[in-house]
Amino acid sequence: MLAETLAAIRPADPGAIAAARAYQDRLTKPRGSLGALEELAVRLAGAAGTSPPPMPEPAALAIFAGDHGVHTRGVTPWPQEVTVQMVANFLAGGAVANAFAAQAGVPVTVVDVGVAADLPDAPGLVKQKIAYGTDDLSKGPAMSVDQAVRALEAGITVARDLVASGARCLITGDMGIANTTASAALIAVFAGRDPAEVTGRGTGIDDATYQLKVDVVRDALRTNGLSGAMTAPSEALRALAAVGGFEHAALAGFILGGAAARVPVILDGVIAGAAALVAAALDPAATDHCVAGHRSAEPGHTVALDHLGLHPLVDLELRLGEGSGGLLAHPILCAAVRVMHDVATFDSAGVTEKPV
Ligand SMILES: O=C(O)c1ccc[n+]([C@@H]2O[C@H](COP(=O)([O-])O)[C@@H](O)[C@H]2O)c1
Ligand SMILES: Cc1cc2nc[nH]c2cc1C
Repeated sequence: MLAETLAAIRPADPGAIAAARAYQDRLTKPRGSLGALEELAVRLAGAAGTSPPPMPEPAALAIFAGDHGVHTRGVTPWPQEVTVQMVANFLAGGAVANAFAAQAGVPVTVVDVGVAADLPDAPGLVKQKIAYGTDDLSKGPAMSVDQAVRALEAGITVARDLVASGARCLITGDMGIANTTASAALIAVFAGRDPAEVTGRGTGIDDATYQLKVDVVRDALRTNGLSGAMTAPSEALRALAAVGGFEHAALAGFILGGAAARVPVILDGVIAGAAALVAAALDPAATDHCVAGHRSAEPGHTVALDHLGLHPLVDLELRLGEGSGGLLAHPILCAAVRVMHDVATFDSAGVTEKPV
């Protein structure tokens, strides 16, 4: 399924990009006056292969949840059981993601790809558990390559199912206590950066814990024999298995699945950024279908977005995850595309253009 999905991904269409850019200039507004929204609409046209691009609605949020063996190293102040407790909170509608999703009119799906407990069946819960949490990435591979592929395929399946039910925009969400450590390790590997440059304070840690966290990321890279920027697809799978989480792998699959369906994928924060680096290493064209919803406060997120060449739409110092930043960005995507559907041209409205 992974190979089939990768084979289906098409890069942005230069003809649609050129047509969208030319059309932007005919709309009744000074050229360039919508700033980054114009480029956003042009990118979406390229990704869809048609200008104007289709409206990116309805959207759907998928929150991928997993636990992390590296939790035992003390990289986060939160107990591991908060992951499963927050999954219950998402399903009950009580989390920030639910509030933002209600505001944006976006349905929420929660996917268990690796939480360390069994969950009862519930509406909105998709059970795709690969294992009860990863192994400690600082002691050896977090998971096997086979598990990484199965988690990727779980993400592809969720993307396919949401698109089959009518979603025309996918939003990434994540939940996993300790997952900013795995994110930092992935970003260090895929962007070829030193762990100190890409490790952040996650949910909030003191200076001593921060130092420990950087050392844990360093241990992870050394123990797993990872260094330099990984780009070849076979290396990418090994690196993902070595230092990723099940939610990172599933999110990478979700991105690839959206890209294959030519449906835009709004990336949330640092966990999605790390997953997008994995997806890009498997197929660089996947990035053409991604929009950076926001810039997280985690330093590794900025590194990941720079490496991907993506510009965040919202910059509010959020560091929550769950898809919160992606949800805030969705109305911005809709507005950018609606301009291309609704706004009159100088010709049609009889508005005089500025002399050249
Ligand atoms: O989205 C982000 O950029 C982000 C930044 C910091 C923390 N988080 C969330 O907080 C959890 C991980 O934080 P930590 O400190 O336990 O590694 C996990 O559930 C993430 O969704 C998310
Ligand atoms: C309470 C809480 C909510 C979260 N949502 C995403 N990550 C989280 C981490 C914690 C600790």
